[in-house]
Order: sequence, then structure tokens, then C-alpha cells
Amino acid sequence: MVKAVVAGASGGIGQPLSLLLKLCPLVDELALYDVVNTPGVAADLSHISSNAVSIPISLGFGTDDWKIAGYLPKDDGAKAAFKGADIIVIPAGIPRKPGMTRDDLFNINAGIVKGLIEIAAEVAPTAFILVISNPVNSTVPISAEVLKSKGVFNPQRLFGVTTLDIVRAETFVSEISGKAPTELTVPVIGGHSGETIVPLFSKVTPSVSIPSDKYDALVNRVQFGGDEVVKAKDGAGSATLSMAFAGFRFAEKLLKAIKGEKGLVEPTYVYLPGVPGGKEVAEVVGCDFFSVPVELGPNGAEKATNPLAGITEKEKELLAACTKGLKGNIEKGVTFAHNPPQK
Ligand SMILES: NC(=O)C1=CN([C@@H]2O[C@H](COP(=O)(O)OP(=O)(O)OC[C@H]3O[C@@H](n4cnc5c(N)ncnc54)[C@H](O)[C@@H]3O)[C@@H](O)[C@H]2O)C=CC1
Ligand SMILES: O=C([O-])CC(=O)C(=O)O
Repeated sequence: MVKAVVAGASGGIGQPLSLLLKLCPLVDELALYDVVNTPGVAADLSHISSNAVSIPISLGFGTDDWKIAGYLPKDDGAKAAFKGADIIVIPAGIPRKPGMTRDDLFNINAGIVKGLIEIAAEVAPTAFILVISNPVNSTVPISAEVLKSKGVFNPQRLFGVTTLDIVRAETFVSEISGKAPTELTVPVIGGHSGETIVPLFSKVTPSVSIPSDKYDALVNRVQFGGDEVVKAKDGAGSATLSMAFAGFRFAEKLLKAIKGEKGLVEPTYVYLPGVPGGKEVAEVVGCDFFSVPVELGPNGAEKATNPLAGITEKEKELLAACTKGLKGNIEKGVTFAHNPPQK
């Protein structure tokens, strides 16, 4: 039995992501947590005739014989939702509006993520945790510190979801190369904001040649693809549908790997020194938290790979700009976890 939880399930990402998880045969039970509207979202999803059982508490079926899928903060709903979870996906928090950076979300989202991770640490200490809430560069270090302070940090089970950067890179490279996006593997490493996002077009498989007059614009589009959506949504938020697709792609890969499927690799933002093979990679990239291609398996992050061998001079420059910004984002998260501002 696999129990999946979505925290922030009523939101722009949370709803389509919950739909995709509801349709996934690898998921047997789905618990939806949010500060609003989960009974409705759960009732809606519960009519879908797929595997996961989701009977909303709002319908009054709250007996032990029933799986209860929609949870609100009242009656310790977060604990009830998270209890015994195998995988917890967190898209809770506010999204950007035009003119904002992801770091501008820190003041609100840092506290939201910290609170949710504290609950996970208490009632689902061995769950695989996938953090989507921005700024990912900082919310993942916050999560790690909280789990550490509760004595339950397993770096192989904590992931910052950077898959949308890979999804975008595949799409944009496909547009230029004419190859189908589904046949391309495009490594994107680093963090998840602006210049901390480092696409490695020299390492695309099967290899593609990017015309030099298109290279800078392509890098920029991958790094600032999120801004493109924020601008187009014009105040109504940021990427939700493509993020639900990306979040599900990562979650599904992880679930398959946990069940024993081999050869599943995806870049993800992890605490490298705690992942097999990651210590050496952390030394090369110069950051402890960093997204690199990670082999997934029954323990989660089974092996971090060094993506830097043979990268181009231009990619080295991108990497230098990335680590410069990323270090500050990581430090900010760690500091917050230990000294949250007093209310
Ligand atoms: N990692 C990535 O690649 C991406 C990350 N994001 C981030 O994901 C987050 C969510 O984005 P959207 O779904 O568009 O926002 P949204 O505002 O549509 O949904 C967020 C949901 O979180 C809920 N929420 C707020 N506080 C909560 C708490 N304490 N516990 C549980 N739920 C809580 C809200 O009620 C809302 O339903 C944002 O921080 C956004 O920046 C967005 C796109 C890509
Ligand atoms: O741009 C944003 O704020 C949301 C996000 O992380 C993305 O779309 O990559």
C-alpha cells in the first residue's frame, strides 16, 4: 500500500497534481491537505474510478473503515493527513506575481514549509518528501535543518523538485533541434531560480547542436521560463499545469524506483554529502545543496552523479554564477530554520 499526501492540495499546482496522483496505479491512498477547500477537492476526485481510495470527510464517512482524503487544519488535520505517509509532495505556499523574484516569497513560504516539515517529522519520519514550494533553493535547506533537529533527517529521502526546468529545457531544445522532446535527455543542474539554473546543452542525449547565435537566448529561456509564465498570467500566479506535470513525473519515477525499477535517473536538488557519491560532487560544484542527475532506487536517492566532466567554457561560466547566488540562498534557509523571526 502506498499512501501519498499532497500538502497545498487545493492550489493551482495541488489540484492537477492530485488528479495525476489519483490516476496513478502506483498510489493506493491519497490524502489531501490544505488550509482551505480540501473536502471539496477530495469529493470531486473521489468519483474517479481509479485505484486510490478517497472518501471525503465532508460526506460524514469518517469511520475507521473508510479512507479519509480531505483534511483541513482543524482537529489536527495535518497530522491525520500525513500520518504513515510514504510520499509527501509539498506545493503549499504563495506563488509569484509579475515583478517578484522567487526569493520574495521567502518570508511567507519559509514558515509554511517549516511547519509542514515539522509535522512530517513527527508522524511520517520515513516518508519521501518532495518540496515544490518556492524558493526551492532555500525551502529544501530549511526542510533538512528541521528534519535534522528532530533527529529524522535522511538525505536520500528529501528532494527539491527541479523537474520543471528539465521539462522546459526538453521542450525548448526540441523546438530548435527538431527532435521530439520525449526522446531528449537534457541535464539541468544547480538550483531553481534565474542564474542558479544551469542547463548543460553539451550533455544532451542524443546530442544536439545548438547554433551559437541561439545559445544565449536558449539558456536565458530555460533560466527565466518561470517569468515567462508569471508575466503571461498577469497577476494570476505562476506555472501550475506544467508544474503539476513535472511534479508528477518526478513522483512517479521515484515510486517506480522504490518498487525496484532500475535505471531511473532525474536531476533533483538534494543534500549532496548525504547521498552516495554526492560528497565528491559537492566538492566539485562547491555547494552542499545542488541539483544533479540522481539515480533513484528503493532508498530514494541512491547515487549522485558528477555532471561536470567535459562541460564547455560557457557552461563553466554559468556554473560560477550559479554557485555564487545559490550559496546565499542556502545560508538564508539554514539561518531561518534555526532562528525563525518571532511573531
Ligand atoms: N518547484 C517548482 O518548479 C515550482 C514551484 N512553484 C511554487 O509552488 C507554490 C505553489 O504554487 P501554486 O499552486 O501556483 O499556488 P496557489 O496559491 O495556487 O496554491 C497554494 C496552496 O497552498 C495552500 N497553503 C497555504 N498555506 C498552507 C499551509 N500552511 N498548509 C497547507 N497548504 C497551505 C493555499 O491554501 C493554496 O491552496 C509556490 O510557492 C510556487 O512558487 C510553482 C511552480 C514551479
Ligand atoms: O516562476 C515561478 O515563480 C514558479 C516556478 O518556480 C517556475 O515556474 O519555475
